[in-house]
Amino acid sequence: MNIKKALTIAGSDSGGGAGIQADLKTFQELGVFGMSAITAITAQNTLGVQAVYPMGPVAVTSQMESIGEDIGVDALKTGMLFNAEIIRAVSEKIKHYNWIKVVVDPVMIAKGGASLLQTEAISALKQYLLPLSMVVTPNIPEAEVLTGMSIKTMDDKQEAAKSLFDFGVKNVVIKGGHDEETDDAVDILYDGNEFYYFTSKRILTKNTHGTGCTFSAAITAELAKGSTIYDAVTTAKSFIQAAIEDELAIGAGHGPTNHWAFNCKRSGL
Ligand SMILES: Nc1ncnc2c1ncn2[C@@H]1O[C@H](COP(=O)(O)OP(=O)(O)O)[C@@H](O)[C@H]1O
Ligand SMILES: Cc1ncc(COP(=O)(O)O)c(N)n1
Repeated sequence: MNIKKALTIAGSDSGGGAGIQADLKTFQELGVFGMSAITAITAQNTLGVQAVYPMGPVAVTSQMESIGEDIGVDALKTGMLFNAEIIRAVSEKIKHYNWIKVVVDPVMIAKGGASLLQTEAISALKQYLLPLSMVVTPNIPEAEVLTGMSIKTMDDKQEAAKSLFDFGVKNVVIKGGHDEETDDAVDILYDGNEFYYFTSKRILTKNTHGTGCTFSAAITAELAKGSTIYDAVTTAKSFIQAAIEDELAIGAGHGPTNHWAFNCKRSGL
């Protein structure tokens, strides 16, 4: 069996709903072989982040080397990178291995408000990592921080996408999960030429822990299998919609999404 291989470079979420855990569950559900390079360990549950223990940059790159020297990578994503040293080291390794299918989820703040990226690391993200990315997937607050723009309307989203494209990103997806006053959750994709819109009905739920991680992991899995960007985002949008719809009421706070739901729905279960 010629299985495709996907790598996540991200933080561990002990609660299992976001980070490395969400990414590996998504990779598995979408039929790719999942691997990880852990950037930080978080003590986390549905109520929030209780502690963050970052790894040193060499600990992160040595995980990437172990994978690069032996197994290889068809596509990778980055999630929580925490500080500028890790961003710089990860960017250098991606360049070294000439890994092309790179999805950057610029994780900054957990749903409960904890910081997952130091403020001084934002310029490193723009300078070193965005130019290496095939796709970047900010939510609205992240796109605002990266561009310095205030994003309220669809026109603002388009302007922000163009501005992110100018950092050297090949495709920009601005996610609409935080657009809470709209009935639909609309994600937009900009490839430097055209805008594409991915629309689904907004689900009223507090159980959205890990939606961004799961969405970017699904894009990564589909790119690893050879999909176009448009098809990868289409599948990721269906995957996350099914996962939010079929919510898991786990814990007392913001619960996780259901990573089985997409395949259950596809097989009529
Ligand atoms: N309540 C919701 N109903 C339907 N889709 C949602 C909802 N919340 C988020 N999404 C979708 O989940 C994905 C992640 O979006 P978002 O929540 O904005 O990211 P993040 O987790 O990074 O903040 C996007 O495809 C978005 O449209
Ligand atoms: C380790 C880790 N990485 C990322 C997130 C962001 O989660 P979300 O996808 O809900 O924004 C998180 N809470 N924890």
